[in-house]
Amino acid sequence: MTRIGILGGSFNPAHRGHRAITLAALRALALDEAWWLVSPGNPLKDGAGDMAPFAARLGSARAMARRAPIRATDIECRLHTRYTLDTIRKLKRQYPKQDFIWLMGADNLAQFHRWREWRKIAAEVPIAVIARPGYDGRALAAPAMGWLRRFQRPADQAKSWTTWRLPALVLLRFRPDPTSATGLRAGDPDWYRRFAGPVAQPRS
Ligand SMILES: Nc1ncnc2c1ncn2[C@@H]1O[C@H](COP(=O)(O)OP(=O)(O)OP(=O)(O)O)[C@@H](O)[C@H]1O
Ligand SMILES: O=C(O)c1ccc[n+]([C@@H]2O[C@H](COP(=O)([O-])O)[C@@H](O)[C@H]2O)c1
Repeated sequence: MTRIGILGGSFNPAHRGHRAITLAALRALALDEAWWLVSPGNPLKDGAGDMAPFAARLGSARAMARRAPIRATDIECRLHTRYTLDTIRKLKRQYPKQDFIWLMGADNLAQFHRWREWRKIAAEVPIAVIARPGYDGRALAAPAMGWLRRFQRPADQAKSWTTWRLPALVLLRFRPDPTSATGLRAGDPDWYRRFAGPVAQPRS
């Protein structure tokens, strides 16, 4: 079985924080590869005015993943999924020889209770939450943690994730990286113009 970490995101744009946490997670979880799932549209960010075109976000992710065991993908476009539960279920069916673990930053955990059928997501794959400057307190106090806490596994056993009974959650702490796409957009609102190349567009 191949061990795959999945980082779903808007990647609006991809940045060195994504790369840093993914490289650290590859080591901490003994992953063979990480897949970045560039979202066709985060269901909670519908209508966000500053969401760049999909092709530019995927292009930025491919550039940021270069020369690392990270694959920046348009899988959710090809699977026609937007909700994470649907994506994970289809991925597991389509790739039966892969073990998947879902990666997310602490800011995503703080919102996790708003994701569709989030408890079922936790029943499908183990979840690794990565500390993020400014969000760790909120994440630990997150509504979803009220339920997930009882399924928490020690970080020093993180490499054993393929053997865990689900649900399972592990909190990982790497060198903190303060980079955010929000900060980058504020400094360079036209960033997506640099990625106007011929990258696949999502099918609707
Ligand atoms: N610096 C970071 N430290 C830890 N996790 C991060 C960091 N940057 C992004 N992530 C995580 O990567 C995933 C995808 O993030 P996303 O593409 O939304 O970037 P972002 O910087 O959070 O964007 P935005 O500022 O627009 O919300 C999420 O799980 C997010 O928590
Ligand atoms: O499934 C859901 O209801 C859901 C709600 C909000 C976010 N997500 C997923 O969370 C991941 C992170 O999104 P983002 O925009 O915070 O980078 C991305 O894969 C989204 O599809 C999923």
